Amino acid sequence: MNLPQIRLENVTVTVENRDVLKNVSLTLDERRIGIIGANGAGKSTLSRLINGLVLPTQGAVYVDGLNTAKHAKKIRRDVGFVFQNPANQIIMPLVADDIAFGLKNMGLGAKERDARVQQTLAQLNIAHLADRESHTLSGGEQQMVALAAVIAMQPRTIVFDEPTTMLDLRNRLGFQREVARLPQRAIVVTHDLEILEDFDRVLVVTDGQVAFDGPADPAIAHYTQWSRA
Ligand SMILES: Nc1ncnc2c1ncn2[C@@H]1O[C@H](COP(=O)(O)OP(=O)(O)OP(=O)(O)O)[C@@H](O)[C@H]1O
Repeated sequence: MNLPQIRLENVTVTVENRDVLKNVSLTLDERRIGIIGANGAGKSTLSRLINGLVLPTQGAVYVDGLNTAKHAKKIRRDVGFVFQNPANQIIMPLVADDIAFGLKNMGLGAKERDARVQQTLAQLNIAHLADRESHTLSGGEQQMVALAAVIAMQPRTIVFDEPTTMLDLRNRLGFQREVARLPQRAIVVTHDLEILEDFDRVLVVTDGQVAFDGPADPAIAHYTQWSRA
């Protein structure tokens, strides 16, 4: 899969007169990218810039050369976002319909939608949830459904904001296995450092800036040392 380049150029995000991100410049080309750091450091904000959910106050973000401030609709088709709270994402009363919803918006016909829904549910080992009512699912089951809805749309980049917080060990290991297998780029914001094991690159965000940028092991060591200080 040809992965789009993501570029942040001198990005500052100001919220209520406070710089939540400060002059961040990055080029992201790798397939597995982690974002770690303390609570409130700016990780979610950084991840939301990538599909135009948050726009820079200063500077610009480009996905495959397209500015997120100008091409948000097109970029959102190519950059899927899995929210921390799946309730923000699940729309339809039935699980299979929820996964089909995004596919319908993409213009897929009923037959292809059904096939993709079944295929994605099976891939994530949640075929047994297909006919369940979304609101009766446990938090972890909802998180898996939200993940399935994004994977079904086959975007070339998937951004995950703390995807494992509600998952039990089995689903967490399942998540890790799925992310390893995805042909897409995965950008994962997490406090769960173990899932970053095989990642190509990890960004450590501290106080609105990227304090460390490198392979997973030294990045985790940097963050651990910073946290202990
Ligand atoms: N829309 C907003 N309105 C007000 N403050 C905001 C908004 N978005 C972010 N912030 C503030 O910006 C800072 C960074 O938030 P962000 O959610 O990016 O942090 P985070 O690193 O993801 O934290 P956590 O690990 O706790 O999820 C926080 O202080 C947060 O309160």
